[in-house]
Amino acid sequence: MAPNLHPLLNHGITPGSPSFPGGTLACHCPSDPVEVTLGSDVSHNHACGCSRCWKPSGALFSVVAVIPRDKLSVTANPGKLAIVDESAAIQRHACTGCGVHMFGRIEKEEHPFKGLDFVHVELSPQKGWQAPQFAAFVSSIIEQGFDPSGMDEVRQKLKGLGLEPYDALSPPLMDAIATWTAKKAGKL
Ligand SMILES: N[C@@H](CCC(=O)N[C@@H](CS)C(=O)NCC(=O)O)C(=O)O
Ligand SMILES: [Zn+2]
Ligand SMILES: [Zn+2]
Repeated sequence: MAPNLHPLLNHGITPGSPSFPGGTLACHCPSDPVEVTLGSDVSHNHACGCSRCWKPSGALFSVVAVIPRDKLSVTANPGKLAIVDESAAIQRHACTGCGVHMFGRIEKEEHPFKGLDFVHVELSPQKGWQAPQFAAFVSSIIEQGFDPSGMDEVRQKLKGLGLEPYDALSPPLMDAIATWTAKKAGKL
């Protein structure tokens, strides 16, 4: 059986629309869903295999993107949200009704991604969001019980979709983190 990467990836990737204006996200609750409004398209959209990012049931990967925090607002039922793990760098605000993560926020003052929120565009009824660009933390799926002998197939499938697989973030994002660290240390 082919590995279930993610519903947005299993049958080919739909390209995004140029100058997409943003839209809304809704959790999975059948009544009183939490709604988040995004005032622009997302960027750095990618598949993430880590254990912390929210995934639809049965999927090996999350699909997660970033957006400046000033473009994000909770527009319905904010009282249902709670932070999953206060000690994590990314404070993931999940719906206490259905478990879906509505946004992840960097609150730490000193962090290369400070000012950015993490979101899952599959929660949106609108179409045209930036398509996934790469796959991050691919080896991390093993930590969640995926058979290591299936990793070649997973990486081949990702490459076939045009998603280069990485075991951390993509080189441009790793470079951005390293540049931030070097500047902080006075080495750049
Ligand atoms: N192997 C670990 C990797 C976790 C990890 O480092 N995740 C990345 C990508 S989302 C991260 O930046 N995490 C920060 C956080 O979760 O706060 C796992 O699967 O749990
Ligand atoms: Zn919910
Ligand atoms: Zn992740």
